[in-house]
Amino acid sequence: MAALPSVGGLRHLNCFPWRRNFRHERIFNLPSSHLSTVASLPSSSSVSPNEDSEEIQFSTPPIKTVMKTSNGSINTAKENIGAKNKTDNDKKVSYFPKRGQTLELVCENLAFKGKGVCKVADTGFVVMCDRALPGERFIGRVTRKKDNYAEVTKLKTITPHLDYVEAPCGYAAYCGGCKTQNLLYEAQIRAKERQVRELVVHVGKFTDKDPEFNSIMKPIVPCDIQFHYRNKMEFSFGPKPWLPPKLLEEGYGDCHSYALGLHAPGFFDKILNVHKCLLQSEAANKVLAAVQAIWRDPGSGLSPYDVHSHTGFLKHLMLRTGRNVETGLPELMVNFVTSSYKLELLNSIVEKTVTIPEVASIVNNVNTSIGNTSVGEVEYTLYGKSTITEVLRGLVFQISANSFFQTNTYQAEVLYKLIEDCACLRGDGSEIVLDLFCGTGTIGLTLARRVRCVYGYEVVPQAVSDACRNAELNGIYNATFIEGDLNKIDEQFGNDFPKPDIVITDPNRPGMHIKLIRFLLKLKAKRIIYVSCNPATCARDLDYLCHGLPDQNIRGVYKLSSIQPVDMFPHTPHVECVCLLELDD
Ligand SMILES: C[S@@+](CC[C@H](N)C(=O)[O-])C[C@H]1O[C@@H](n2cnc3c(N)ncnc32)[C@H](O)[C@@H]1O
Repeated sequence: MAALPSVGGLRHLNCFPWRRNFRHERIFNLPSSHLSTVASLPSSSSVSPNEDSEEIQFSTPPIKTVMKTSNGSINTAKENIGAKNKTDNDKKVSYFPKRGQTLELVCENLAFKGKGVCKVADTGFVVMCDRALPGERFIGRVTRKKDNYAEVTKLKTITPHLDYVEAPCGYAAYCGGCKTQNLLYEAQIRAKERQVRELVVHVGKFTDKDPEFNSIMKPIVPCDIQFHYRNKMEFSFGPKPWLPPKLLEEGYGDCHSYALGLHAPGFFDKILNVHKCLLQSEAANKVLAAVQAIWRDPGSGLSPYDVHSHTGFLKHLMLRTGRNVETGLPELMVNFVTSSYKLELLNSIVEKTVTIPEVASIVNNVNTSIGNTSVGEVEYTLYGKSTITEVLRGLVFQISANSFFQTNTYQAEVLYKLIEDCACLRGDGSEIVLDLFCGTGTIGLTLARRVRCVYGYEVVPQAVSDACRNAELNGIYNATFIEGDLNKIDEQFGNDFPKPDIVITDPNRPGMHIKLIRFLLKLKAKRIIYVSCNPATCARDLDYLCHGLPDQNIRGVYKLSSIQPVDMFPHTPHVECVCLLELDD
């Protein structure tokens, strides 16, 4: 095992030859034709730390739409549009609902960020609505106009969606985390599977008319555990609790003066007070409740950080749940992110927290910047260990406060088994594996004992050192982890490792940079296993790897052998995919 290169105990990003001469290139846009991608703001929900930026709208048959006119009467859409005898495309161009206009709509499907996709009758015009669910008929008001679609806010449900269930969590209707808790789980995964399929066809440009397509596109793997599956949650502190206007109008003021909880969907500065989250472990809920009970005590001297005035002390409470390797019981890391180092202020809250038996580590990340991230410039261990452990596919991993680790450990076992199946190892230990975007090295390390060697690339220095430590902890000595930015590779990239038999690539939401795609097309490894948390950018990259970039005279050299959607995050819009690409020779 080795980390390359190490300079005076620190690895410097710019000491890599392949990072020289970097020119910023625009990361590609998705096609905007038949199935168009529309930009959206990054989510500020604390539940999804890697939230990014794509939403997809689907082209599905038009539905009957009724619009309310300014005098309050309801007319059919056709009358208002007056575009009966134009072609579909002309109609789309000529029709645009007005801001404030009300529409009667039926939700047809869920888009990438869980927004309901609807179409205005006869026009094909796409309207997106947060928290509208497939089959639901509702009245929506146009709130935002984008280039080629509009957003509406749901005013009233006329008939509920087809698979309505009571949401077990009282916060589900408002919090940014679980958007689909009141959709039957089977319907949630059906919608995710359909979403992946449509993206692969429309963005990836693979034809579903091909009889082979159905064997390539595998049915989604559901998650057997639909609650308490998250091993990491980040709650934010704020000066004022947020409640949706509807509840405020109904007189539901929050009796608390400060807020500790999750962000209102789309807002970095509005925090919904949360005392319990059904996605995290019971032990983590004990800690949350304990902190909620004590931190507002006027005698404690604690104050929440205000993102506008940049005053106050407590920024975030991050809770990570791992497993004690000896006992198999949960062990917890509590991470207080603060704006300054004032240990004495944390004393009372730490004293209370350590009484919870599962707590194995309490750390303090001090982040003095005005930004709202949870990674501190300095980290102090206030109690117990500085890391917690977790077991994945028989290996032990040490997790520090800021390292990436798959957030659903249970389903990560399933995911990694699927990756291993795709690797189709010969069994003679001869393969060379390149693990791109390797995080703490988990994928490569779970394969390492059965291959010749693993090379992992990762941009976060702490994740690289965790990967090295994890290799050592598990007695693995054929894995090399290299720190570097895969968006900034140059012609030298590839000189530091032998030609791999298998490339595993697991980028975060923006997908792979075009430079990396070009590199992979030149490298021509036998297999690429593309693991993705964003089916839109994944479909785009599959298109490039299989069909090439004709405008740049680059030929695609892979054939798509399988796409396996996996539900890692029930009740959220997220869907993971494991795709196998084989060299097409
Ligand atoms: C989805 S995670 C996958 C981690 C790992 N494969 C796993 O399963 O635990 C993506 C990883 O890519 C890293 N990353 C993001 N952008 C990167 C870049 N430009 N170059 C290298 N690594 C990057 C992130 O820090 C993160 O660890």
